[in-house]
Amino acid sequence: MKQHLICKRIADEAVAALIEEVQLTPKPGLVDTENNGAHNDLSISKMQNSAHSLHNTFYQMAMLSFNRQPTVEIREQFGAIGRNGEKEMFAVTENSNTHKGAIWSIGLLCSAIARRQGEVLFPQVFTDAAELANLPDQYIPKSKTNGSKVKENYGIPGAREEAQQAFPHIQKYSLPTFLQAAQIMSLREAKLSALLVLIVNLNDTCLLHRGGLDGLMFAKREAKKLLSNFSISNLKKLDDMYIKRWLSPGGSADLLAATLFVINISGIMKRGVQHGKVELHVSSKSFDY
Ligand SMILES: CC(C)(COP(=O)(O)OP(=O)(O)OC[C@H]1O[C@@H](n2cnc3c(N)ncnc32)[C@H](O[C@H]2O[C@H](COP(=O)(O)OP(=O)(O)OP(=O)(O)O)[C@@H](O)[C@H]2O)[C@@H]1O)[C@@H](O)C(=O)NCCC(=O)NCCS
Ligand SMILES: Nc1ncnc2[nH]cnc12
Repeated sequence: MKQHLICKRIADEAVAALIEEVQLTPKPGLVDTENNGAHNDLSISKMQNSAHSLHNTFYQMAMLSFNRQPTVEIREQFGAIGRNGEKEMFAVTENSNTHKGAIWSIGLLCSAIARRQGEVLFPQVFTDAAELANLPDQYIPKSKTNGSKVKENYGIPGAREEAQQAFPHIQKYSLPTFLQAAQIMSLREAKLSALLVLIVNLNDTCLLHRGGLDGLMFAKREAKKLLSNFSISNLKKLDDMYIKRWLSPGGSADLLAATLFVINISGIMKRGVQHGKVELHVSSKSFDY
C-alpha cells in the first residue's frame, strides 16, 4: 500500500509538472496559453491530454523501480513501459509528438525517486537516473529519429546523453537559476528565466532539426540577450521571432518540466525560501504521502 501511494504521488507530480510547463506563458516558440508556438499540429488541450495520458506510464515506471537497484532487466522493462507510453501519447494526440522527450527524462527521474522510496536528495536523484539510463536496452528500435539524425550530422549530444550524464543542464543551469530567481522575481518569471537559461546552453535537437546550426545559434543568441534584459514584453517579442523562423525549443521545455518536477516533489523551494537562501546541496526530503 505504501509503495502504491508513493508511486501514485510521484506520477501525480510528474503530470502536474508537464501541465505547469505547458501553462507557463509566454514561452518562445512553444505551446502556451497564448498561442501554439511554432507548431501546426499542437494545441494546449492536446498537450494537456497528452500529459494526463502519461500518468499510468510514470506510475508503472515508479512501481518497477521501487526500492530496487537498477539492473539490465529493469532497464529493459523501463524501456518497454516508455515505448507503450509513447504509443498511448500518439493515440491521444493523433500522432503528434508532444512528450516523447519527457517520457524519457521525467520517467527516469520517477524511477530514481521510487528507487529511494520517495526520498529526493540532490544531486543523487540525477545520478540515480543516469545509472538507469546508462544500462543497455536491447529492445530499443533501430529506426532513425529527428534527434538521431541531427546528432549524426552535427556530432552533438541529445536527450539520451543528457540523462546519461546526470542532467548537467538541470544541475548547472535551470535548477540554480530558478532557485535564485525565485528570491527576487515572481515564480512565473523565475520559471521563464530557467527556460531561457536552458535554451541558451542546451543543444536542443528540436531546434537543430527545425533550423539547422543557424537556427540553433539564432535561438541561443536571442535568448541570451533576454537573460540580461528580462521582461515579459521582450519574451513576447522572442516568441514572435521564433515563430517567424519556425523554431521550437521542445527539449528545453522538457527539461524545464523535469526541473519543476524535482523542485515540487522535493519541497526544496519551500525550505529554500523559508531559510532565505538556496540550499541545493543540503536538501533532502521524503515527501508526505
Ligand atoms: C533517448 C530518447 C529520448 C530518444 O532520443 P532521440 O534523440 O533518438 O529521439 P527524438 O525522437 O528526437 O526525441 C528526443 C526528444 O528529447 C527532447 N530533447 C531534444 N533535445 C534534448 C536535449 N538536448 N536534452 C534533453 N531532451 C532533449 C525532445 O523532446 C521534445 O520535443 C518533442 C518534439 O520533437 P520532434 O518530434 O522532433 O519535433 P518537431 O520539430 O515538431 O517534429 P517534426 O514534426 O518537424 O518532425 C516533444 O515530444 C518534446 O518532448 C526530443 O524530441 C528515448 O525516447 C528513447 O530511448 N527512444 C527509443 C524508444 C524507446 O525506448 N522509448 C522509451 C524510452 S523510456
Ligand atoms: N510547451 C510545449 N510546446 C511544444 N513542444 C513541447 N514539448 C514539450 N513541451 C512543449
